[in-house]
Amino acid sequence: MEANANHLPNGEAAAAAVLDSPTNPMVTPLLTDLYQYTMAYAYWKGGKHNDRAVFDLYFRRNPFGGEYTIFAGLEECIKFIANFKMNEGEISFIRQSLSGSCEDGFFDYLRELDCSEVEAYAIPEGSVVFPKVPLMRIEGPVAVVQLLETPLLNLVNFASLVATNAARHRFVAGKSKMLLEFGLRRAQGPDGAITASKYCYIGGFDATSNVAAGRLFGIPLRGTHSHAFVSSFMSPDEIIEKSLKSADGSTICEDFVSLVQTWLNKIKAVQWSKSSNGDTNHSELTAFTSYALAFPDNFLALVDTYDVMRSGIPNFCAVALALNDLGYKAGGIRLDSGDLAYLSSEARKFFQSIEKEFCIPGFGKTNITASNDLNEETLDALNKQGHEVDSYGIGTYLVTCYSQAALGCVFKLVEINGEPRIKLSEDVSKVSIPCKKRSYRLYGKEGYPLVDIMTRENEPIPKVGERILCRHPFNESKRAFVVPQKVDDLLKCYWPGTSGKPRVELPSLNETRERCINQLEQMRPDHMRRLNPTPYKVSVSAKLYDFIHFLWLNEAPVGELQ
Ligand SMILES: Nc1ncnc2c1ncn2[C@@H]1O[C@H](COP(=O)(O)OP(=O)(O)OP(=O)(O)O)[C@@H](O)[C@H]1O
Ligand SMILES: O=P(O)(O)OC[C@H]1O[C@H](OP(=O)(O)OP(=O)(O)O)[C@H](O)[C@@H]1O
Ligand SMILES: O=C(O)c1cccnc1
Ligand SMILES: [Mg+2]
Repeated sequence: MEANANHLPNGEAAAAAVLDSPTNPMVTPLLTDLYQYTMAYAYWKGGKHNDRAVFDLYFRRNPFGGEYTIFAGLEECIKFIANFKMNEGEISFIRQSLSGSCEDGFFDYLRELDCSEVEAYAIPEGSVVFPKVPLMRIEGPVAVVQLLETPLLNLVNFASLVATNAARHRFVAGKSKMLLEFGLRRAQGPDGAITASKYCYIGGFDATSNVAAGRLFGIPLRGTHSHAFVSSFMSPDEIIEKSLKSADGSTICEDFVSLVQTWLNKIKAVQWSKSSNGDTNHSELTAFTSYALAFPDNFLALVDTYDVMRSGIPNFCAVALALNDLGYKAGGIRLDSGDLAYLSSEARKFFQSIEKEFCIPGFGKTNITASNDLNEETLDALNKQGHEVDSYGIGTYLVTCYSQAALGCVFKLVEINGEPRIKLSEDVSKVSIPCKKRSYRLYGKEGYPLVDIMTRENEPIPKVGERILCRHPFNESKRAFVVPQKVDDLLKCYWPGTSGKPRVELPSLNETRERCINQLEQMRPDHMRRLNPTPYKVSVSAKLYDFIHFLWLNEAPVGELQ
């Protein structure tokens, strides 16, 4: 991004200097909707551009039929705000794009524009969040905050959706499984892919195959090999360099290819399936041997190119046992087609019988990775059937968020110059909650979060052990008293503008991932289950409830029946 922290006035330069630009250089002040600039001009023309506005960024419904969402994308938003500055090229493009009647003074105004007077409050990234509760509250001169609307929504919507998708996959897979994100080839373009890799990691994946994401964010990289590698080999003669040093470097096996063949013969002698003539595919064996010669300490084999049980598994075992003679431990197999429950179970039995037959401790536990169009449903089906998969490689359904295209976060004005504002709608779920607010998470006796409550800015903070009335924001009859055992103040100050408030540092990616995993573990199980989960309660204080309904009546015109 061309924005330069040195252009920021006074104290803000120091604050901005420590924050890099957003990851994607396309995230500039032009990455917004045209109407933000036309409105900015109209605000400026009317002398209203510096009116102090407060906007809430929130979503209305949890995705994927669930009752929770992971908030993600905050770090990129704050980096965007910190570096918000237009260069001459951008200003001249806006000049060309707006009407010729726009006055020059507006472009001088844009030249000076930055976010030094903007304050950004947010729930920490990686938190479990719920509908209607502001994920971010942005305050500042109305024109500039308006320009931020679209990029902030863009940075939060997909990030939160895909992090939630990842968390849901983790929930079904279980804690002990290794989850690998394999979506780069199927993602919606380069940004879709990089974004998915980053936020799937936050949502609980362990690693990605996406090398660029590994470099950008330090996410662990993992991978196996493809069918092309296996089918590119024709015959054992292709292997010219056959020698392999033992793991401790003390000996050299001059003909690793023959050692593999010897092991295959031994396996055949004791294991062989009656339904086969005993021959495995030679080109596959060559491919596996070749891969082992290249990566003896991390030998992985994709075993489904020809026939998993009659060829892939015995071939893998022959190479793995040859490696074992030289002190290496094989990395494992990948299954990429067929019935993954059945094949993983059969493969496990085969490994266990090899362990027993040849006295190779631990061989029965050889890692089994599964891939092939996996999603929440297939993981759930595998669990129900029983399987022996240790790791999952998941691409298309995960990164494209196949079962829900967008989260639907919105950015709504809730106050201007100290005056609360409301957006009405025929659809009650779309009525905005007015006022500059504070939000809290209240925890119950068992340590679970019980309810989120929004209050007006100047109301007293809910206190541990003190009873507080929590009201549904729109449904009069839904209300409950809560005596919280713990209270979390949800909104933290990430960009203080000129308020003089301390700025919360952005955590590392791993800290954000840990926050996400810990918060998910703290949730009451009935909110988390896949089928008919219990909705988590989101409420407002009695004062805010009364005010919403006062403002609603005030703003809604009274109809006349004829
Ligand atoms: N035991 C299982 N229970 C439920 N779904 C499974 C199970 N095993 C695999 N699947 C899923 O079933 C689908 C099988 O895909 P598909 O019908 O395309 O066949 P395939 O195994 O890829 O075969 P081919 O290689 O011939 O295309 C995949 O989405 C996979 O994740
Ligand atoms: O299935 P996904 O969840 O998207 O995971 C990634 C897939 O990408 C690779 O093969 P690719 O799909 O390119 O080819 P294939 O389907 O013929 O194996 C890999 O073998 C997986 O199947
Ligand atoms: O490393 C793998 O096995 C891999 C990577 C991307 C897509 N499919 C598989
Ligand atoms: Mg595929």
